[in-house]
Amino acid sequence: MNWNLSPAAIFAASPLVPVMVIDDLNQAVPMTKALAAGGITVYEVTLRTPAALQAIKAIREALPDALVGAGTVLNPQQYDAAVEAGAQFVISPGCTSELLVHARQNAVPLIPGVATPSDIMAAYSLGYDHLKFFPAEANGGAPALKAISAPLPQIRFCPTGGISPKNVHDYLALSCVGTVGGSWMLPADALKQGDWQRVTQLSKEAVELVKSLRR
Ligand SMILES: O=C(O)C(=O)C[C@H](O)[C@H](O)COP(=O)(O)O
Repeated sequence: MNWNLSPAAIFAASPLVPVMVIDDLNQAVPMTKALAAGGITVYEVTLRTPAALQAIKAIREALPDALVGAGTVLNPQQYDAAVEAGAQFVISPGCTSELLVHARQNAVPLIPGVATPSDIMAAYSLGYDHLKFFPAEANGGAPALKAISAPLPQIRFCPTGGISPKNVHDYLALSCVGTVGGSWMLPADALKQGDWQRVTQLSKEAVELVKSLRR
């Protein structure tokens, strides 16, 4: 890999990565600032909405110190578009060989999604050792990740999908978990109302909780 940033550095930068779905471009910067005010420093903007690429660009411009990634990247074309928009890392829900091969040849790191030992083996054989375990809870949660990772102790994971303050401790108790992803600090009703204070408060609580569990 000849990446300009290591996935290890991304995992180390924050024990928590908020998963952002931005419907309204005007919300991109206030939403990120609300997360930042709660102590969050790394962001995943999912390419699930038409506003996502412009949102990444706007966030990079408004918060130059933020580490901003693109999520829900499904193919090389979306990888390139995300990088063009300013994404500093890329996350995918799965691990097609097309995407794995493409990202290896480029400068921006990819954290591919895996759900099975075969996925992990496919990604690892191409040099990927920082992976997203997705969808974490639906795949059996922390017990499943513990079992899956046992024969592959060199891999670090970012479990995502169904993680909340209720179960995050189960994941952070595992040595294979480097960071966790989730959207619980961005509840739909708060976003609808533009209630940024609530987002900041939930972010603060999330950061405190995750840091206390990582100690
Ligand atoms: O679209 C992607 O590539 C994703 O990353 C999916 C997200 O990881 C989950 O949607 C977040 O899960 P929740 O925290 O349960 O909301």
